[in-house]
Amino acid sequence: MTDRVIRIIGVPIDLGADRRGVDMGPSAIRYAGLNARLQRLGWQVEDLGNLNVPVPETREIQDTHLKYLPEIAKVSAELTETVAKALKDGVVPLVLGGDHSIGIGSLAGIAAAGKKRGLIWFDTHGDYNSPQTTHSGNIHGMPLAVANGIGVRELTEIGGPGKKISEENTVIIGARDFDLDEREMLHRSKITVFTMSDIDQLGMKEVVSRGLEIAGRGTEGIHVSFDLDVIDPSEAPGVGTPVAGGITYREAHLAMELVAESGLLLSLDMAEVNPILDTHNKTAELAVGLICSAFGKKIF
Ligand SMILES: NC(=[NH2+])NCCC[C@H](N)C(=O)O
Ligand SMILES: [Mn+2]
Ligand SMILES: [Mn+2]
Repeated sequence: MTDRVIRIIGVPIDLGADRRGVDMGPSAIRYAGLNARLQRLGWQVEDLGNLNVPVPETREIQDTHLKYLPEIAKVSAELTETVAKALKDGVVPLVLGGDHSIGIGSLAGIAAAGKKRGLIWFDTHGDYNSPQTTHSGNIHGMPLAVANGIGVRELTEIGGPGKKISEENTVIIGARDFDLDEREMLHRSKITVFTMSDIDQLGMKEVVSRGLEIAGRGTEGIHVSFDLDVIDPSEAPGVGTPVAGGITYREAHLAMELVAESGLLLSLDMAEVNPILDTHNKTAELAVGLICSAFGKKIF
């Protein structure tokens, strides 16, 4: 595995969320020892540093249904190019958020590189809102919908027209909090949703195995987009939108270990770490642990 390269792309953005602070996520994750720990696993690490992201203090909200749209569109376009280039260079992009609007650029970049890959979206939320269904106007509640062609063209056409995901190969795991119309739209889509209730009933192993089968079917591999708020707030307090009843520490690791074992993982996002709300960088540490599990770390 020594010849394999992970390219780290930091996206210090919090324009997509109401709570400030996730812009410090990339720092907190690096501070938790990301690069050295990946190297110890035998990976070569290329850290590109962070993309340039404006801070909200220098901007004004123009549309309350799509807060900071021009700024997020610009960052997403840059991320799209950066991810597409990484894939063309044959390295593995690891995108550090930042709020989950980073999913827009990651998925557009994958599509722009001409890759047909499945997607597993670990999240409490569906992130499947449109400007019409959103209650918050926060774009981090929309990236999966955008990738599926729903929303304004400023976002859906980043990296080219058309859908950036194949619905049949898209799976959400760990969901427990939808907005009403968002839930309706997801029901009407061909996206597979495994809720917390499914995890309770089937167990994480079965859910992830089924998820990998669905996401991997007929594709070159999968992208995993991991929102730390999928984990129970007792283990991951440093997230912007915590919701009770999440997956456990071990369930999260098991999921990543199964992803690694499948050999399907081609790119990864780690989103929504909020150091301001964290205790002693616990959530960022967990994020690094999960990244390592996803990239092959075994207990024994
Ligand atoms: N990536 C996230 N944490 N998204 C939270 C979204 C919450 C809510 N559904 C909204 O649209 O605002
Ligand atoms: Mn999310
Ligand atoms: Mn979430």
